[in-house]
Amino acid sequence: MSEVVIDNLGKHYGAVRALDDVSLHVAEGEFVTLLGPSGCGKSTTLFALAGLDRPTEGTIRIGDRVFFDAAAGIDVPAERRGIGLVFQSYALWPHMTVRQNLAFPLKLRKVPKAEQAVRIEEALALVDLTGLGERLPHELSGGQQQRVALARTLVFRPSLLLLDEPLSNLDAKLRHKARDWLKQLQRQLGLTTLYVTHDQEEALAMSDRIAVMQAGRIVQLDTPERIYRRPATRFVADFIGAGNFLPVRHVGHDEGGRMLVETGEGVRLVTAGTAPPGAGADLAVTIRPQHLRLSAAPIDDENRLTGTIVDRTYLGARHGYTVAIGDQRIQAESEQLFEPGAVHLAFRAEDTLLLDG
Ligand SMILES: Nc1ncnc2c1ncn2[C@@H]1O[C@H](COP(=O)(O)OP(=O)(O)OP(=O)(O)O)[C@@H](O)[C@H]1O
Repeated sequence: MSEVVIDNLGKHYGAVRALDDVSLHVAEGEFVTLLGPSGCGKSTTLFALAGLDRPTEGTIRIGDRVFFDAAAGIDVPAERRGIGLVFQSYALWPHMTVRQNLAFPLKLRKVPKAEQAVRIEEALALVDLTGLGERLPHELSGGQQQRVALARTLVFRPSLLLLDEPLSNLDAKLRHKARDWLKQLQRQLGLTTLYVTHDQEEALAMSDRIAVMQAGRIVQLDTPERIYRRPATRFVADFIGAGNFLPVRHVGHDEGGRMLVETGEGVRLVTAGTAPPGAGADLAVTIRPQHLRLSAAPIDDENRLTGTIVDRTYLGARHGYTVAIGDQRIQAESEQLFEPGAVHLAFRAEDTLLLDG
């Protein structure tokens, strides 16, 4: 039983609200990522779960055990929570071999010697380090050290795995490999996992659900696909890399009931979806750079804009363009090479999203 139920968690440091009414339910075996910019409260949430930081308000339950309840004065100490926490810094004991590092948490838990040996071999096999048990940490690569850190947590069979930016010390290529490997291992073990990152690509690739945090609050909790395609707010859209925000005004609907908006230059556009609840007439249309089609000649499409290419970047398979439309600058991408100057742009209504302006 390792479902995680966090309700109305709050933490303040004087006037700073590090956590503000955070509620999050994670199903058994689920992989949930806390995603957000520096200082939004990701680590504070993990530390509260691990029992390393005492929240000011709220409750934390894992399975049928209440670990924290501010009102009832319940606060189970970290060592009795059975939660595995892996940090960005590996924090291995430098003078101990890999095997001794792994034995440490088992000794603390008074696991008999014979069983320790079995569990250590098991954990080393899980992280593909069989045969390296006698090495010292400095005799291992960064990626291998990170896997030892993970094995040291898996060895005591935690009910919940907490990972705080565990891959951020690895170089880009290794990071990619480690991310696939880690996700596979998590699935294989069926471990309920909370993962912290500020890397949106990592979050999209690994998670069953993502909780986007802003200033101590969860602002959207959704599947990676919905976070990417239907960000709830401009902050989420911006953070997930939605690209362009074009200010528009709502002017009506077409015969099909789709929303009609108008740019500052008076160009009418058809958009998909609806404006967010409570939004006024001032809205923003978001369009990803790869969804804009560029052409030297006018394009026959329901959504057309004209602009001026003011900058070009070589992206490998594609070119990136900065296009001035009135006093707005937007980003576009194309396989085709265009010279600076006038350009026509088109996009499909279904590739747009309306957000509060
Ligand atoms: N001991 C402390 N005293 C005062 N403020 C603190 C303390 N610890 C954290 N904070 C504040 O609480 C907020 C949340 O911090 P937290 O470490 O959870 O952010 P984070 O999202 O994990 O950021 P990062 O990605 O940089 O690690 C921040 O505004 C931070 O400055």
